[in-house]
This record gives sequence, C-alpha cells and structure tokens, in this order.
Amino acid sequence: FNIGGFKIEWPTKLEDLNLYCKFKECCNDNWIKYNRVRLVKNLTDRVYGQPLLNEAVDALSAHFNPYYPPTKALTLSFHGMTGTGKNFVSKFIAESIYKAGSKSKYVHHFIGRMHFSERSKVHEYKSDLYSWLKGNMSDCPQQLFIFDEVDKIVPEVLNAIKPVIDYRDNVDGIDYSQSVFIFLSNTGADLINEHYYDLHMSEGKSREQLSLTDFEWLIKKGIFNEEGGFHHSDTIKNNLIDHYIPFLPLEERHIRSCIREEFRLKSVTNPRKEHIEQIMQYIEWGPDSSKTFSKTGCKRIGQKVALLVAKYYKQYFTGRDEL
Ligand SMILES: Nc1ncnc2c1ncn2[C@@H]1O[C@H](COP(=O)(O)OP(=O)(O)OP(=O)(O)O)[C@@H](O)[C@H]1O
Repeated sequence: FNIGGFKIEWPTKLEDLNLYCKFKECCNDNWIKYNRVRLVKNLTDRVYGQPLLNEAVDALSAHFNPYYPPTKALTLSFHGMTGTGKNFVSKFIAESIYKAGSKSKYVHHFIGRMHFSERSKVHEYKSDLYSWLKGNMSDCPQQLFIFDEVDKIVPEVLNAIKPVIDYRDNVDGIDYSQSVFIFLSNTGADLINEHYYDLHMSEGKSREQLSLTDFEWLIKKGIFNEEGGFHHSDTIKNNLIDHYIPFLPLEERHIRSCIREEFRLKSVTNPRKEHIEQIMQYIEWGPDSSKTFSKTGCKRIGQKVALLVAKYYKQYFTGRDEL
C-alpha cells in the first residue's frame, strides 16, 4: 500500500521481516555460511586417524565457492566400521555450514532402520521422500541431508533422490544444486579394513600416505553389490555420488586419544594411568590374530569414562582419596 507516496510492501513470510531473522534462523548469509577454517580446526583437533577427510573438506570448499556456483548437489558417502567417526564428522560439517549447527532447521537426519526399513512400503517411502525434499528445498535451497545406516534402507528408496542430485539447474522450478547429501554406512567396512591392513603390512604405507584412489574403486564395487540402500541403485549406476570417503579402522594410539579427550570433556585434564588402562580393557581388538584395530572404534568410550569420573569424583575434583 501507499503512504504519502511511499510504497510499502507487506511481507509475505515472517522471514521477510529483518527483525525476525536477527533472532530466528532464516535462509540467509547470517545463518548459513560455510566456514572452512572452523571445519579444518575441528577435524584436526578432534578427529583421530582419518587423514582422508581432507578430501571431503576440499569437496565442500569447492561446493561453497562463491565464484563458481555448483552445478549439482554435493553427495558424499562415508563408509567404515562402527565408531570410526562418521556421525561425529557429519556434525562438524553441519557446524561449519550452519550457525545453529546440527540443530539447524535446514539439517535433516534420517536413520535407515527407523525411517525406511519396511520392504512393503517402498513406493510410499519413495514418493514421500521426493515430495518432502521438494518441499524443504523450495523453502531454502541450502539444506544438508544426512542419511545414516544406509545399509538398512530398503533398496530402491534412494532412487527417489536421483532427480534431485542429478546434474540439473532445477527440477519443477526448484534449485537443488546448493544442497549437500551425506550417506553413512558400514557397507564396505570389511573391504576397507582388509585393504588398509594389506597396504599397511605388505607395502608399509602409513595412513597418512594413503589417498582416496586407494579405496574409492573398492567401496564403489562393494556397496553396489552388498545388500542395503545402494544395492544395484541408480544413484551408483549413474555416478551421482561425488566422493566415497573411507573411514579407516582405529589403532591403539587413536583409542588412547579418544579416552583422553573424553576425560578432558568431563573437565579431567590429567586422568590417572590406571583409569586409562581400565577403559582400554573394554576394547576388543581385531582382526583375529593381529589385534591391530579396535572392533568398535571409539564408540562407548564416552560412557565408560563418565562412569569412572562419577565413581572417582572426589579424587579428581577435591584431591581427596576416598570415593
Ligand atoms: N576418529 C575419531 N576421532 C575421535 N573421536 C571419535 C572418532 N570416531 C569416533 N569417535 C568418538 O566416538 C563416538 C561415536 O562415533 P560415531 O557415532 O561418529 O561413529 P560412527 O562411525 O558413526 O559409527 P556407526 O557406524 O555405529 O554409526 C563419537 O561421538 C566420538 O566421540
């Protein structure tokens, strides 16, 4: 409407009100801005034994390069055994893009076993997923979708996202190219572990000397053939996954670092040696005879440390010896 010759437009969405976006998350640069430095710092300081993540960082930096807008959604597929850091790293990625981190309304987390596991519902899942993605992206094109436990997703469901992650500017008038999809699974973990073990033992390569090409072909072959969400999937057939990132199995030095970090998070900067050893007792090692890797990575270490800190609270925080 017009007041004294000034044209005033009534906002159609709450987000059009500047004040609203100061306090509530909106789809703009104040709330969504990729921060490479923050991501690198978190990965370097807090994630142990995964040097190949550098490639994921480069992929994200290229995707968010303001001078070369992306031509398709970025798709990363993380593979590795349990407790090696797939969810942990996804959280840091969310924090590097969204001010609100994983709590952002633009970050979506699906869990295979919980959301897409019933074979009889495959058609329903596909159409629901497609319309849901479309709805969200029409609201804001910069979304992060994390699909956890892809190996538990009924095969074919993920074919529904093919049009969304394909090389197209827009589908039905919606721009999908700015979004990021991360798929997490244990699929291919045995192949990754065996291959790493071979490279390490027979060729003497350290994990820092490895590159993505040592693993990508292996993972791609494995996930296409193994049961699960990518089994014979169109997404793989059409090369729509941009990078397959292997999460390497963790060794003793990494597990010790995880234990120390968990103590630090509970304000214990100088844990007792015997307490560290006590937690090491819980860890199961493999493969069979060599016992080089933790079978559960750093999973559950946080809970074990919490238990010890609670039990020895007085010793740690008051300097007194009684329990
Ligand atoms: N590489 C790592 N460096 C440091 N901490 C780690 C690492 N891997 C796992 N952790 C610790 O273990 C916890 C569990 O790891 P996370 O949930 O990321 O495992 P995951 O690979 O996603 O396992 P799953 O396949 O079972 O889902 C993390 O919250 C983190 O505290």
